[in-house]
Amino acid sequence: MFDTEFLDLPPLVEAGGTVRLPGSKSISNRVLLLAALAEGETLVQDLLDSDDTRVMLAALAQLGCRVELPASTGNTDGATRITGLGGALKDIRQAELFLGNAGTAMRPLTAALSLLGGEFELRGVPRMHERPIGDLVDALVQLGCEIDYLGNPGYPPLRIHPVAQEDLHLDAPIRVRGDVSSQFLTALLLALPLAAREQTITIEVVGELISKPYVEITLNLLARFGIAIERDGWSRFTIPAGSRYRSPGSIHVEADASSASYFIALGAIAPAMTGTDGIRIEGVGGDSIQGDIRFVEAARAMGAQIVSGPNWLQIRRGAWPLTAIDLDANHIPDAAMTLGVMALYADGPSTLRNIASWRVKETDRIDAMAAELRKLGAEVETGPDFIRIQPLAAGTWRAASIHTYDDHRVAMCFSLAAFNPDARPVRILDPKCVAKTFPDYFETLFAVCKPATVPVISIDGPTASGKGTLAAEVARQLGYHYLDSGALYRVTGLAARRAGLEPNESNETEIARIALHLPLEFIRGQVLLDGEDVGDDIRTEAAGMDASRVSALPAVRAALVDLQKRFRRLPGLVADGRDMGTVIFPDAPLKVFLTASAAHRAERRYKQLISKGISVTLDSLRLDLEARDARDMNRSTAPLKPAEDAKLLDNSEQSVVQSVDQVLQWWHQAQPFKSS
Ligand SMILES: Nc1ncnc2c1ncn2[C@@H]1O[C@H](COP(=O)(O)OP(=O)(O)O)[C@@H](O)[C@H]1O
Ligand SMILES: Nc1ccn([C@H]2C[C@H](O)[C@@H](COP(=O)(O)OP(=O)(O)O)O2)c(=O)n1
Repeated sequence: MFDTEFLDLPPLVEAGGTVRLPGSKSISNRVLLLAALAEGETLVQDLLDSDDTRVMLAALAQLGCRVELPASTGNTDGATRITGLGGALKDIRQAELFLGNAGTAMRPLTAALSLLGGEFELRGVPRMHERPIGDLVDALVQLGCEIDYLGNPGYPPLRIHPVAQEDLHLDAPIRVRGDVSSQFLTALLLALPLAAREQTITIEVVGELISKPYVEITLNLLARFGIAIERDGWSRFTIPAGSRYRSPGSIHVEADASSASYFIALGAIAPAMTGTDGIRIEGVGGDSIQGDIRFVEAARAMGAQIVSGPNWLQIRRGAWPLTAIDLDANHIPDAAMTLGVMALYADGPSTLRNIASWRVKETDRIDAMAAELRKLGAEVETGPDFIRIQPLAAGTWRAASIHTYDDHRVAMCFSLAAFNPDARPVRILDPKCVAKTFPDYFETLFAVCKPATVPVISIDGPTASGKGTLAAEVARQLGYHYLDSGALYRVTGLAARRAGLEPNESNETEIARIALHLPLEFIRGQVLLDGEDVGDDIRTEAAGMDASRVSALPAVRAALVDLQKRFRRLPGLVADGRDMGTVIFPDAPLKVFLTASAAHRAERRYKQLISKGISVTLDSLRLDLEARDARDMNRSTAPLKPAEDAKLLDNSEQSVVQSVDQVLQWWHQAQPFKSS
């Protein structure tokens, strides 16, 4: 996951390959609640691991359910094990639950806890306290439940007081509004079987029910847990007397169909990468129980070529430009946001109608989409329940810094703007908001996208000038990969020594052969040579000197070129060494040549080594360092020197923070982003 302040997507040109998507959020949280209410154990396969499921799991554990995560079950299939309450509270009768911004936890838990007869407080993040829940509370209060608003009436936080089952009024139909959010009806459907042991309960929906497919998921999953709800159209639902939650033993969570929408759109927008048949999605297919699977129809209407099987979808670009649509998107409210970005690539204005529910989601999504689409240059018109988007012609796209409103879907759908024909980069602010449903969204996207070019920042300079420190921090702040090219020469020097080879010209061919097949891995800050952590061995001054010697051998340098270039991956790279800007990445858009006086460098290295408990003298270090500078600068192949277009930075009198800020400032100045 990228937890950086922003993530810059360079212009993307093609896409292809297979993606496996995380489990559906809607299915995951419903299954968790049902498993918690059922008797006995439920094994949940492919549960989504995200912010919203974590708050649900934490709440269930607080209520006394046994929750065993995949790591603790030791299950190789990665299942989560829930031991339920069997329809009644056990020892815990009081709790204060924090539910983040998870509507799929807040609503059904409000209903279930109101019927379970304990004293509970339910809270969330500030945005959760702006998301309406009054219609659900009204329905529960009609029934005899006791619920107080702790902040604004109609919104969380809430306090639920215990009520005895016999005091509930279950004879008259329970009326609930269906035209604001179907989650209220879902909450009642999931929870009311708790009160239907002795008597049949009827729910009547007031107003036209929206988002019916989500209610279908609810009914489908209730059936899996032994509760057969009868429905009369979409206005009357009956829970038969004697209903009891029964664990199905094991249940599989389909991949999230809303998450699939970004990759379906990707296949529709991007030309297929050479050697691929477009995008293949695994984990969800045309027969999915999720309503958002009908995004497939909308994408087809816009021109995508889609074939599907039981658990897969295959998408290729068809019509181009895409065909504009005018769609009642009430049945796919979440996935329809993706259509909003696809509309930029269409042959005319597209209109998405009947989407008033967008206004009460993670943010007001109609306003948010309009504001961000306009930043890209689009003309957008909005109303209480619609949005109309004009496409963007080539030559009119702007590089925009996309505000994401703590809304995962805004972040994900705007990534698709990176395929614009004007090769403008797209900046996504607060990219970690995708953690709500798809923590590895950007990594998954990058794995199937081909960029026009991957940006590189090269940082070259003499030993102990602070290249590694600077490069690693710049990479961290930008979310870029980091190449410590010196480590490759250091490992080569070490491997040569271990093979009994003096690092000199007479062994050049042999050492180059070793370099070409280095069994080297960088894993979480560790440098592994043939699986062994050699981090400490390569950092000694002797290893630095050996590295300097092997690096003067042209055949060794040639052998390491491809390996270094392979580090250039999305979303970008910061590379430090001696020839990053001159030889390996000559097209790097920012090249820095970092220096500091020999005295400062010797002093820094001295402190660094002493702090590691390595005993050295300042004088010997300075001599070593000057000898290494001389060799690195005077060798015939790729000598240490600034690239012609490098920016020179002497950090003798600068702190690490100042050097980092300087490089980031150069980087930002070169970017085309205007407002944020
Ligand atoms: N601007 C700076 N001011 C003071 N010390 C620095 C600065 N940059 C780096 N250092 C310190 O100098 C030492 C050598 O830095 P390092 O990044 O290993 O250099 P290089 O990769 O160029 O050999 C480290 O202990 C580091 O913390
Ligand atoms: N791109 C590079 C990186 C390092 N080298 C050589 C030259 C250096 O003296 C050694 C060790 O590099 P490294 O960057 O790890 O050394 P310092 O940390 O700067 O002391 O490798 C090189 O020739 N080209």
